[in-house]
Amino acid sequence: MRLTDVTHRYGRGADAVTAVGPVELDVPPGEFLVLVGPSGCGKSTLLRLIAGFEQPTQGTVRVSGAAPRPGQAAGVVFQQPRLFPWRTVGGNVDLALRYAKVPKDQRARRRADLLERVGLEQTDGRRVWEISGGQQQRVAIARALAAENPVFLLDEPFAALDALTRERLQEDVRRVTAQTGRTAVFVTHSADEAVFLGSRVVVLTRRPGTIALDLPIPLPRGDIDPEELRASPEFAELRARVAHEVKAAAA
Ligand SMILES: Nc1ncnc2c1ncn2[C@@H]1O[C@H](COP(=O)(O)OP(=O)(O)OP(=O)(O)O)[C@@H](O)[C@H]1O
Repeated sequence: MRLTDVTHRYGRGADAVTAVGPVELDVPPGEFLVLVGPSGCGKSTLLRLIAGFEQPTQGTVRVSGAAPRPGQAAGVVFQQPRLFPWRTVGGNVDLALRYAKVPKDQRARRRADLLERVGLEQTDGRRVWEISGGQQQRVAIARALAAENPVFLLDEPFAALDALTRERLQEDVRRVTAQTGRTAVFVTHSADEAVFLGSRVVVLTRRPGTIALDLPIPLPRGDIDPEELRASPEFAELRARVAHEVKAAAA
């Protein structure tokens, strides 16, 4: 993923708002990039540019060497799960598989794999309103992974969840991305969440967002005890550094 001299403006003339930029970002395959910054600094705008939902006013965005096309470059998880309420849990995943043109004879197996991956194998036939908010967000994650596109984008997906569910889902996302090797970009306000999830954390300044800090997170990934990681002095040090930078960027 490569963003070259990217600026994005909403509106025109006197009403124009420069949301973000100029930003240069090179994200190698398999990286887990977390964007942190004050409210309104353009984090979601950057994500929408990478998803191809918006075109940059200036500069270029490339995903796997091409301009991103909505629905094809990336699977996206939003703050709200945005599921189809009249469908079952499995039915929501199935729709994503159909949209991704997965052949019919492979869909049942893929659907079972995806639900297992997010810990929902027992809820395939349940209606969306019968499961909790955390479980609904897990369905949204499974759905975003269904297409197997190269990039996984998450825009504050756990902001509306309680602290315990949030921690569990953070662990799931860390594990799932390590297993699939997918490149991820995750937006959050939380330094804690950023350091736990990211292999790299980028802190943005106030609007228009530019890069204030670009920090590699050299914590172990893969099969590690999340509690141990959260309790380690290295984690605490990185979290304090990011929190300090976010505060300075917001000032
Ligand atoms: N469609 C739009 N039209 C006009 N202005 C917009 C539009 N979308 C976003 N903006 C403005 O662009 C700026 C950046 O918005 P964006 O949602 O990208 O920020 P953010 O960092 O994700 O914010 P938050 O953390 O509060 O979600 C904000 O000032 C916002 O008001």
